[in-house]
Amino acid sequence: MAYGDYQDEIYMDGLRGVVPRFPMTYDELEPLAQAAMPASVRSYVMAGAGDERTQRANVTAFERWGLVPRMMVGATDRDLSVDLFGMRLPSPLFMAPVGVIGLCAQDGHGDLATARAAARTGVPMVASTLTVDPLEEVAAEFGATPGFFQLYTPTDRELAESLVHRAEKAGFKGIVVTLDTWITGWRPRDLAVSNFPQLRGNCLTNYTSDPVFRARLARSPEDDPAAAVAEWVRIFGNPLTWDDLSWLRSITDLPLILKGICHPDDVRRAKDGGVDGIYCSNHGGRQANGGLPALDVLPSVVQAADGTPVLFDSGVRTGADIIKAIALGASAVGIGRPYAYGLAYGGEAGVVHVLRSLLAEADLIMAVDGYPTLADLAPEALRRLT
Ligand SMILES: Cc1cc2nc3c(=O)[nH]c(=O)nc-3n(C[C@H](O)[C@H](O)[C@H](O)COP(=O)(O)O)c2cc1C
Ligand SMILES: CC(C)CC(=O)C(=O)O
Repeated sequence: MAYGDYQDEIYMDGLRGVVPRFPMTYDELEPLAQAAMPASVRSYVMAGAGDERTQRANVTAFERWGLVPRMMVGATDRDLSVDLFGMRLPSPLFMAPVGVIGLCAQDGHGDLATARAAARTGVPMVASTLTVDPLEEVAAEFGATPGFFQLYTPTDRELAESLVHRAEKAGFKGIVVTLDTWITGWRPRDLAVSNFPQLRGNCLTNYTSDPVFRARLARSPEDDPAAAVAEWVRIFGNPLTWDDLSWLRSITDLPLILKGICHPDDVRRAKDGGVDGIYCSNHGGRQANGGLPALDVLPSVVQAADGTPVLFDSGVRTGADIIKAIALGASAVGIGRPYAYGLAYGGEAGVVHVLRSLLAEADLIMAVDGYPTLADLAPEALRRLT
């Protein structure tokens, strides 16, 4: 089945008098999802760093590129599949790690709903260290879709190793180490409601369920939750340096991917350290304001990666954005807020709708514009507007 068939399904439903349950664009979904969320979760998901210029620029950067259509290539069958770390994925789309995503669902189990949406669509989920349900339970919902585990590397190395080994045992297929969030950026929306203390208690599950973490506490997290939170705060932020890379590389044989890389020299150092993938992202503009849009640094990252897969996120809102990122050299393209909002508005079905809509749009653009495979989306397919 082609991804574009989702369009036919919606039209056929219309003929039967069934109106679409979900908004058809990100711009419509965003305010509806925000209205459906409790205030603290809403400000947390919406939050960008500073006055959020970089967050907005991530999105508008895509408008400066335009696709050039090609005719009479007979793009009746499209192939959106990609090879990534030895796996054949049906499309380049993936769900970026969103910590505490569990809380975006009405029942508080949004991690499980997202994992089920991954199983239903074949779109991989990168599960954050900060899942609300334990990583083992999240992985159990992936079905045949590969999942990735995102590591916030605690200062306690033994705990970091324990988290990674649990992820391996649970069946995750790669480890994504996030480098840009050892400290949280200046986020006025969260500061205005003193948000993080409210959320902290919900992002400890993978720590309180870990034998190494538990062994560090004088009393169990059940008996003394405040001490567990204090210990989490103490060990969470780890300003990793390149000297730590050989240790990170040594603790897993799974594909190792570094998230937050935006500079070509950092790409080269990562490659020298033996990573399998580079993840170009500015954390959706949540960490440092004043930065370049992530899309604008993607080409130099791809060039330096020189064949090493480059995952990309930050600002992707449409199927056209996916196509543009691929044409600029991304191997796989991630979304954060779009699926978080799909979850908040419509639970698992909302996530599935967001993923299927993005893929349908991407597929139909490839059909109309005459690019039957992702390999056809060479940089010449795009033109930069002046
Ligand atoms: C609410 C929220 C929580 C996030 N939590 C994490 C996280 O736990 N780990 C991580 O590496 N990135 C995290 N991110 C960043 C995303 O992985 C991704 O880089 C970003 O959302 C992409 O930008 P977009 O939201 O514009 O699609 C989070 C993003 C959001 C919106
Ligand atoms: C608790 C935060 C550090 C999770 C995160 O990565 C984010 O909010 O962007």
